[in-house]
Amino acid sequence: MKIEDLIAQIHQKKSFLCVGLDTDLDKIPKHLLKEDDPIFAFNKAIIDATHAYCVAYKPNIAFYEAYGLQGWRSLERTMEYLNANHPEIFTIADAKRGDIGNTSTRYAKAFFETMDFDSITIAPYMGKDSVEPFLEFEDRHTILLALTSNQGAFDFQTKKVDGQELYKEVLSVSKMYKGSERLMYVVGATKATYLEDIRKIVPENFLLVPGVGAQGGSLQEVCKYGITKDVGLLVNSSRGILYASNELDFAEIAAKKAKEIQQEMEIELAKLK
Ligand SMILES: O=c1ccn([C@@H]2O[C@H](COP(=O)(O)O)[C@@H](O)[C@H]2O)c(=O)[nH]1
Repeated sequence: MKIEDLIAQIHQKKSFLCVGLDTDLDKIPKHLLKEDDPIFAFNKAIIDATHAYCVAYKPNIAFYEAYGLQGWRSLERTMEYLNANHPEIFTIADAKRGDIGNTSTRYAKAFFETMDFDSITIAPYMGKDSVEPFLEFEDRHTILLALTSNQGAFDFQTKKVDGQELYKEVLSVSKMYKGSERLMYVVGATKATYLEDIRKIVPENFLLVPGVGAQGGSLQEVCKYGITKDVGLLVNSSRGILYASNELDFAEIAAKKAKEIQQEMEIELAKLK
């Protein structure tokens, strides 16, 4: 997908919400467990109920890998369903990959070609030759972990290297990579105030911002420090939407939660005018 198409969709839906498809058989409503493919049945119901309020879906690959072959099949069916019925919606494989060059190329083929995702999350630790193979793919996007939402982010990411915090090094060095116009970055909503400095280094790149909802981050704070003239934000919520109810009404309640966030986003978008 081209960035212009993502931006157009954001303005059309008045939303920059990404719904995280972190589908857990221990948490989905019990009545779905009798379906042939409960993970797909749950995802389809969530997509049908929420697609009007969001511009992106982010399956976290761990939730599918955990169920082996059946989990991969459910992920494939989810992607086929999304790309057939909602091709305008941006898809993110939250896979956190990255390896030596030839291996990264296989990861890129797996997620961009075989699974047809628009984007993938990548850990930057192995550096340039582990990231550039992903950047070769036209109209696909590579989302580098910069400053993550968890407490462990302070173990390494905020430590100084050559006089600058490591997450800032990730931002400024990766800007030089070939194909860097296809880079986005992960910044946790729990670290919203850091966005002011982050925007000085990457004033325009899209940021994937997980951590509102279950992790307690504030959408308003994220917008205060991180929004750009082209919005530049995809704010993710997974558990706060998926598991707001685990009764028969789960999809309806998920839609209600997604709509509440969309309405808060509409207020933030109106401030850009
Ligand atoms: O820094 C990061 C990077 C990724 N994540 C992922 O986003 C979702 C958040 O789920 P919630 O249920 O809304 O908390 C999940 O898939 C994480 O693995 C993150 O939280 N922080």
